[in-house]
This record gives sequence, structure tokens and C-alpha cells, in this order.
Amino acid sequence: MDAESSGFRAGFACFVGRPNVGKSTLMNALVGTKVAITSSKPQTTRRAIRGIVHRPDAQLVIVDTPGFHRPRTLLGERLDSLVLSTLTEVDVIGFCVPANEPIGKGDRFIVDKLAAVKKTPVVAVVTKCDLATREQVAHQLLAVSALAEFAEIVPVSAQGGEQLDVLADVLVKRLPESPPLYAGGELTDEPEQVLVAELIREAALEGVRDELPHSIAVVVEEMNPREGRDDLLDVYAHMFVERPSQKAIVIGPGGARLKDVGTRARQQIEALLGTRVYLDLRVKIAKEWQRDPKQLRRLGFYD
Ligand SMILES: Nc1nc2c(ncn2[C@@H]2O[C@H](COP(=O)(O)OP(=O)(O)OP(=O)(O)O)[C@@H](O)[C@H]2O)c(=O)[nH]1
Repeated sequence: MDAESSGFRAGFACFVGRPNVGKSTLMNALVGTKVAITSSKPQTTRRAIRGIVHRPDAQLVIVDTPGFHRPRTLLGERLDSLVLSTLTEVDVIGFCVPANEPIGKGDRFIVDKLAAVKKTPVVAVVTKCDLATREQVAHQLLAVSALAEFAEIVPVSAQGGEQLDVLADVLVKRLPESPPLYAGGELTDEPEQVLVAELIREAALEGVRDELPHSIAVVVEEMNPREGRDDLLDVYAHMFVERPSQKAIVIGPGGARLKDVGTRARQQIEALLGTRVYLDLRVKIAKEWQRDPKQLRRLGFYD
């Protein structure tokens, strides 16, 4: 029996929603391993990272997109066009709204954008249900159903692991019948170098405030096994900030902060790659990189 006639389904889903509503956490919980970075800072996610859910009956490839927001900078505009092109290419969209916050302008802004992507079914996902009472969840489900016509509405808690199977079923139902798109066991097709850069950025975001999170970009310049050793990987990375004052903050007194970021990032990279890592992390200034097309390209944000 081939995959067509066996009813196997495979395809793409993506989650959209305001910054910080739990999209990356949800994807990680569905995939079951850490592939997209999460943090309590809004707009952590900048790249479309795929996680793959393997089931006996289906393969669900999840594209993690940056949150929609009103573009203020060139980076913002580029992110928004990335989101729109992603939405037209997937088989189903998960629109995320947290259970514990009222629906606001930001959510409506996204619903309006989704209306333009008519072909793709939209499933509403009420996230973070562990942070709300049953009444609040019930109220939110009603409020969401009044927002627009959704294919279905599913309440979940990524952190509590609740209703994740139900959500996966609902998403899989919308995938076309198709043989698997990726080999079994693969969890993500993001190049390792990008994942490593994201882990460093995650460590750097810990404890920084205000506009600084948006000014930090990380590029892994080189990643090679140490010569003559098969148990040690040398990673050379640059962390970019926009101004000298920011450089001083991320380095910290006597380099203490940077050292701490390096240690935490190294532990995460070692856990991801299963090898010991030597991390060489340098801070550089890329003046106003968020507004400069040349710098954006260099940092991996393409048109
Ligand atoms: N209690 C609880 N917290 C959650 C849950 N899901 C996400 N969070 C927290 O919410 C914050 C934001 O989660 P992310 O997954 O980074 O959110 P995001 O929507 O991907 O954010 P952006 O990348 O900024 O768009 C993090 O601090 C998460 O730990 C959940 O189910 N329960």
C-alpha cells in the first residue's frame, strides 16, 4: 500500500500571534525537544524554524514565525513579509491567544491580516491555560469565537502538556494525504549553526531590558571539530549590538556578564549537539543594524 492510499498525511503548519503568547513554547512541546528558543522577552523569534512531529499516521512540519507587529524599522518590515509569505505556503495556521490576557488591538490586527490569506484554514489556539481559571478559559473561548470564523478552537497548556494531542489531531486533519516529507527521527531542518546562534542569543537576552533585546544579533562565524579530537567542537561567534553603551552592558564589569552568557550558552550547545564545546564569543558594534540593509544581509535577514 502506498502512502496515498494508506491515508498518511504530511504537511506544514505555523503558529501566529502577538509576541510572547507562547508560540515557540508550543512548538517545542509538540515536537518534544528544544528547537526554537523561548524567553520572556517579546519578539524573541526572528527566523522560520521548523520542528517536525512524527506520528504513525502523519508528519506535521511546524514553521515557527516571528510575531506580527507594526513595522517600525526595516527589520520589522522584513519580518512581516516573511510571516505573510509563510502563511500562504502552509496547510494550516494556528492563531494563538493566551488564556490569561484580554483580547486586544494586537490580536485584531493579526486576525485582519489572516483574513487576507483566505485559502489556508485557521485553527485558534488558546494558550497558557495553566495560568487561567476554568471560567477564564471558558470566557476566552467565547471571546475568540466572536473574533472571526475559525476552523476549530483548542485550549492548550504547552507547559502543563495539556491538550497537545488534541491540537496535533486537529492540525493533522487539515494536512493533505502525502508520503512523509522528512526522514524519520529528524526534528528540525534548521542548520546547526543557526540553532547554535539562537542559543547564544537566548543566553544573552537573559536579564537585559528595554530596547537592548532588539539590538542583539548573533552570528556563528565558524564551527569546527578541534583538530585531532573527536569530542570537542570549536565555536566562534560574534554578538552584535548597535551602540558602544550597549557593548559595555553586555560585557559587564570586568567581562563578568559576557563570561556568564558564554558559560550558559555553552552548556545549552553541548546539550543540543551532544559534544563538548569551546565557545569563543566576541561582542561587536554594528551601528543601527536594524535599519541598514547591508548589515541585515550580513546578519542573515534577507529580502
Ligand atoms: N505558564 C505558562 N507559560 C507559558 C506557556 N507557554 C509559554 N509560556 C511562557 O510565555 C513566555 C513566552 O513564550 P514564547 O514561546 O517565547 O512566546 P512566543 O509567542 O514564541 O514569543 P515571540 O517569539 O516573542 O513571538 C515564556 O516565558 C514562556 O515560558 C504555558 O503553556 N504556560
